[in-house]
Amino acid sequence: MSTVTPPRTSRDAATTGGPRPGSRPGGGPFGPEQLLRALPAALRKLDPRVMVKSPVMFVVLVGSVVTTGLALADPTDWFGWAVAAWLWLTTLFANLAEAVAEGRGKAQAEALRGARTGVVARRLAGGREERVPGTGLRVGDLVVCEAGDVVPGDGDVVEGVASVDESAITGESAPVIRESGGDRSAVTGGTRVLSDRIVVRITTGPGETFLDRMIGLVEGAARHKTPNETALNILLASLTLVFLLAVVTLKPFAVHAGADDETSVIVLTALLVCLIPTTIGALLPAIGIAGMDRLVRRNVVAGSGRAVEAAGDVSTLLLDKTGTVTLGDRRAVALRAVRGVAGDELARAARLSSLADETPEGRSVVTLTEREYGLGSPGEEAPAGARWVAFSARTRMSGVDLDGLRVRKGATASVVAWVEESGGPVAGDARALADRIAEAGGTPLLVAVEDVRGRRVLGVVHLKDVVKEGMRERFAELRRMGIRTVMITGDNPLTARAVAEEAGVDDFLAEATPEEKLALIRREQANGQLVAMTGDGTNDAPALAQADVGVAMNTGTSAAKEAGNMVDLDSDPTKLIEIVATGKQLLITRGALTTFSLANDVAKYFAIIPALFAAAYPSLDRLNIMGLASPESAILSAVIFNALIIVALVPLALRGVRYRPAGADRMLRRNLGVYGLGGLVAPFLGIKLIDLLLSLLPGIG
Ligand SMILES: Nc1ncnc2c1ncn2[C@@H]1O[C@H](COP(=O)(O)OP(=O)(O)OP(=O)(O)O)[C@@H](O)[C@H]1O
Ligand SMILES: [K+]
Ligand SMILES: [Mg+2]
Repeated sequence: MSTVTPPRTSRDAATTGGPRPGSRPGGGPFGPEQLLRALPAALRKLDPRVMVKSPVMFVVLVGSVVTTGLALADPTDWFGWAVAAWLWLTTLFANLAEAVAEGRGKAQAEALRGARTGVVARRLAGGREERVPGTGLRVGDLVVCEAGDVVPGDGDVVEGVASVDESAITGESAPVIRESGGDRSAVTGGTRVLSDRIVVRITTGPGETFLDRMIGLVEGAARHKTPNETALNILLASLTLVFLLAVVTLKPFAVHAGADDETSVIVLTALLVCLIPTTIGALLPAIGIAGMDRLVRRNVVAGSGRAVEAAGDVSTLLLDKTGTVTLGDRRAVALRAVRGVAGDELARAARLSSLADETPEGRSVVTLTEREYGLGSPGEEAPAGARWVAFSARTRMSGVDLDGLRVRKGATASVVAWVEESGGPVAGDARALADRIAEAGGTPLLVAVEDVRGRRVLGVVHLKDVVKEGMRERFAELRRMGIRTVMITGDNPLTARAVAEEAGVDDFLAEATPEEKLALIRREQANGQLVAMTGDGTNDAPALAQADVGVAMNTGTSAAKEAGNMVDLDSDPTKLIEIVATGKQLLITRGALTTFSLANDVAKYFAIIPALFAAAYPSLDRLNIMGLASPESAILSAVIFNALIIVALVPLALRGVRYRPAGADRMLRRNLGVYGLGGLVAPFLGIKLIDLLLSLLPGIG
């Protein structure tokens, strides 16, 4: 592996954040209407079978039921009713937070559903076409799509080339090319064919299509707790248990202090709810959903929250070259014959080797020889008796054997090896021709033949590809985030170096087979790196599956999309910047709100304990540093604050804590300081304020 160190750009001020042009509109600002709209869903979530998934909030639900029961037993006691009411509100606010987060995907889900309904498929059966509903398609079915048709399901193009409007899924109106044979063969159900005719082999069953998965995702239905969330939930549940035991042991003291049985249970329940980490318990699901939602709005579909979290810690990004760093539209632009060989002879050989080569490269050779050398005629038939050698990423060659004539074209090293294996000569200027193409970032394909004179090289095909726009600045940004970028390619080292330099990646690996791509990821992982891989081709699939974060380009093959755990609808290899930022933001937000929640409970302790024991142990009044009006008012203020703080923090949970690429660690520490301290101070102020307001009410204070 050799190293390229591109000069750093001066545009260091660039930050990530706002959605990029072309990405989806957001869920809109958070406001009271959103709360109101989410209310029915929040009420439905009061179902104990749903609530039990969050142990902290389940305890609050039980507390609400118990205090309501006690209030019913003594209906004239306003205090019991007030506590019960606020405990119900606490539970409801928690559900509202989750429902609001989910609600933001609803409109988008509706739009996606619109793309799916009522599609009629033209299925090929026994050479004839029949019309069946799109939902009746099975894996392996062949369907025809012509200009104007909606693609009825996910699949691979097995015949033809077409331009496709994918805006229903990507929100991007520019049509894209889908063609058989190469790495741009995948089509998605719900998109529309704009021109020409393609035959598609269906690769996913009904109900499992990309569109179905996207709908499930934006609705939050496909959400599972991540391992991190589960770990945090266990921690929160343990804390809850500790506080539960502590509060239960307080009961005899409370009774001793003069409270009657019912009042003591109401007060102790209030104390328990205030002490357990309700803030984070209530906001945890919303934080996770909002993180996924932020990605969807940046046109990234993540299969799991786990992948999003992993993205927050990525340290190495591996990128496939063709179709990822470059546009992947690799076409033959010129032929260069070696000295002593006529241009026509090279053109005929190159053409013959490509007649059955279904890759875009192969087809482009056929087109070039027609256009520039006048070869081929309408109705031309492929020669009979030919044995075609299909291209593979492992051999890096393709060609044909025909009546004692053999033609091969492919990567320089492979074709040279093929010629030398028979002792044949490699023309002196062949390498120079190939190198000149490679140094300019093109891909040279050597063309060689074997006939009665043995094997020899005839010349070179120049394949041209274009590096996607804006790569350099974006890779520089990844570097600032502490992420090393490595381009891996099956192409030769010279081409790889030229493209790596142009794109501005840190490093590259050339002539990599799919096995070597996989091995490289394993090696990085063994060294403790968290690896992201971005790719589009079938030969990238193993690596995409092995990577901690595998981002498939939407333009890629279905194999790649299946293997990865994310799909970028914009096919932008630098989208990882946004993905990492979202992951980090998710982790930082969760950390900050957990800190806030735990710190937040300390002040409530100071509000309630003195109130609880004020009569029996006047010395405890020293703890009443807040000078709250009365024991009832103190307890109620704490409960009210505990409920309101959830609603107050919903916008932050949805939007996420601000994240800037530089110094994520420093930011985490800073946030812990801010949210820890804020968590300590806020309730002192908040509870005092609520207490003041309450004391204005007649009968309290
Ligand atoms: N149709 C073809 N016939 C013969 N040789 C080909 C053909 N297509 C590509 N090659 C050669 O095989 C090499 C490897 O191709 P492969 O598709 O595995 O990798 P790549 O697309 O160049 O790189 P990447 O892995 O970045 O996508 C190419 O660099 C080229 O030299
Ligand atoms: K609490
Ligand atoms: Mg590729």
